[in-house]
Order: sequence, then structure tokens, then C-alpha cells
Amino acid sequence: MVHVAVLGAGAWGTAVAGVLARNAESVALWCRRPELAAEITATGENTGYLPGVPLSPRIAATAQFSGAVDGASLVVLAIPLQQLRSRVSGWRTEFPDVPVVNLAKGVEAATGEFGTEIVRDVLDVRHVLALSGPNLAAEIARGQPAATVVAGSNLSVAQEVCGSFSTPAFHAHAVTDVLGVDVAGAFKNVVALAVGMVEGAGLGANARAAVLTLGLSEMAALGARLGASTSTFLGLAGAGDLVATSTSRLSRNHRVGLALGEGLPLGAAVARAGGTAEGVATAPALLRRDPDLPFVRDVVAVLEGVRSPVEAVSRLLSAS
Ligand SMILES: NC(=O)C1=CN([C@@H]2O[C@H](COP(=O)(O)OP(=O)(O)OC[C@H]3O[C@@H](n4cnc5c(N)ncnc54)[C@H](O)[C@@H]3O)[C@@H](O)[C@H]2O)C=CC1
Ligand SMILES: O=C(CO)COP(=O)(O)O
Repeated sequence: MVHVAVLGAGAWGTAVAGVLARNAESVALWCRRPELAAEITATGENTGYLPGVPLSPRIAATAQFSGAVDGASLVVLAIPLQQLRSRVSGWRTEFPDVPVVNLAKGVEAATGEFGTEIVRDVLDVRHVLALSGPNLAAEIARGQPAATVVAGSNLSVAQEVCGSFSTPAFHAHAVTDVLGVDVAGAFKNVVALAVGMVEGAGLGANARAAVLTLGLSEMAALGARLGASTSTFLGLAGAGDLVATSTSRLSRNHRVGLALGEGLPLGAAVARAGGTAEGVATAPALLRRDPDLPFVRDVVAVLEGVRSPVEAVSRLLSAS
């Protein structure tokens, strides 16, 4: 019997559990809060994160880590990036040595590390992979078509993992540029903040396209400096996710940017957007990793309240 575990029951963990349930016989969905596990078990829905989406009967919610991973051939981490290290550290000694797929997109504030770097730091497992692409959870959960990449340094393991995720609607492609996929997933959230600001401030389609393009360009330049492959930034995890996240109201990062552009202070913008907007903590963390990122610096200036969104966008455009 094929059993897989998804650790983290927010919007994306729950949607991914639904994808995996198309192929696996059983999927454990680990919830941090026992009351959420009980609610999912009772209602067959995760109403707080994915309202209106009935979950497959193959998904079993639980708040017990050991029960969730017991017998799993694949473990998926769907935990917000800033909480990833502390959460996974608590599981270290009990973690099974099976392929581990990280879903979190961002950079850790304390260390400047990307998701797979954090997981490799903490866990003693052979295969750590990243799944990333234009994958807005609500669309995937409704079964709308999408494509993604699974990045792993061992191509055959990445291909095998793709088999667990691929369904007639969700198409997973194996790649080996793990670092590039991590850089792209983190950076696009910062670009989505900036594009949201353009829209919120009513600056128009030309400014929106310019900001999106400049963000992509800085993302690819950072990737090149870190040793990632340029083709990653032109692919699904790069330009693909950048466009989805920057242009959809389903994106929390886009919504935070939108609210900032409308003049809300950061706290109110985050509260109105709801959910995890990784770009807010990731933007300053990216500067820790590499200070030569003028696009990111201007976004951080808005987040810190040092510059208005209109000023920041004007600086971005003039620097191009
Ligand atoms: N929602 C989406 O469309 C997509 C999200 N992602 C990424 O997936 C990651 C998770 O995002 P979502 O599930 O959407 O977030 P969410 O905001 O919907 O849910 C966050 C989940 O994390 C849990 N959580 C918070 N602190 C925790 C801790 N210390 N330990 C364990 N769990 C904790 C919460 O209880 C909640 O279940 C983020 O890095 C996000 O960028 C990636 C692709 C798509
Ligand atoms: O990563 C995502 C889509 O691919 C989700 O974006 P948000 O985290 O901004 O909602």
C-alpha cells in the first residue's frame, strides 16, 4: 500500500494532499492543532484554509507526527518558511529516510537560507527536493489544470517523485536545479509585493509590466551569482510562478502589495491579505544573502515605511 505524509495543513498542504490522494492509497495530513485535525475528520473539509473543497476519503487528518509518517514512502513539508527549521528540528530523530519534498517558498530571516537548505541542515535524509511553480492552492484544489517542477539533485529520484504528484490536471516535471528553484520561489514573492503595489496605487499596465520584468531580471541575476541555471528563471518555477503570483488576487503576496499600494500600513495590509505572505520576511532576508539587490531594497524600504509605494516604483523604473 502506498502511503504518503503531508506535514502542514494550511491552504497549500491541504491542496497538495488532494493531489497526492489521486495516486496514493492513503495520505496523512498532519495538523499542528489537534482541533483542526478533529474538524477535518468530522467534516471532510478544511474550512479555514480551503472552504468549499471536499477532501478525498483517502486523506486522514492527524495531529500525531509519528502516526503520520509511519510507513510513508514520501514526506511533504508544507510549513511556512520562517517556522520550518524549528518545526522540523523537533522531528529530527524520528524522521524517516525517504524523499522529503519542501513546498515553502522563501528565505529564512535568521540565516539567509532557502527552504531545501534549511531541511538539509536539520534532517539526516538522503533526498531533499523542492516542488515549485505557478500553483495557486485554490485552483489546484478545484482541479483546475496546472504544471509544476520537482527539483532534486538526483534526477531519477525527482522523476519518481513527479510520478506521485502527477495527475491528469497537475503536471509535474523533474529538474535538477534545486538552488535555482529555491531562489525563484523565494524571489517571486517579493516581486508580487511590488506588482501589487503598482496596482494598488493605480500606476497602470505599463508600470506593472516594467516592475514584473525588472523583478525577473534581478531574480535571474541573483540566481546566476549563486550558481543556478538561467533556464530555471525562464521556466515554470521562475517566470511561470512570477506571473501567477504577481497577477492573481488569489496570491497573498499580491494582496499585501495591493493594500500597501492603497496606502495601508504593513500590519493592516498583512491582516487584510490573510494567510502566509512569505515575501514580507523574505525581502529583508534576501538582502542578508546578497546585498546587491536594488529591486529588493526598494521593496524593503516600503515594508519598513521609509518610502511610499509610488516613490519606490519610480526608483525601480528609473534604475532600469
Ligand atoms: N497557498 C498557495 O497557493 C501556495 C503556498 N506555497 C507555500 O507553501 C507554504 C505554506 O503556505 P500555505 O499552506 O498556503 O499557508 P497558510 O497560511 O494557508 O497556512 C499555514 C499553515 O502553517 C501552519 N503553521 C504555522 N506555524 C507553524 C509551525 N510553527 N509549525 C507547523 N505548522 C505551522 C498553520 O497552522 C497553517 O496550517 C508557504 O511557504 C507558501 O509560500 C507554495 C505554493 C502555493
Ligand atoms: O506560491 C504561490 C503560487 O504559486 C502562492 O502565492 P502566495 O503565497 O502569494 O499566495
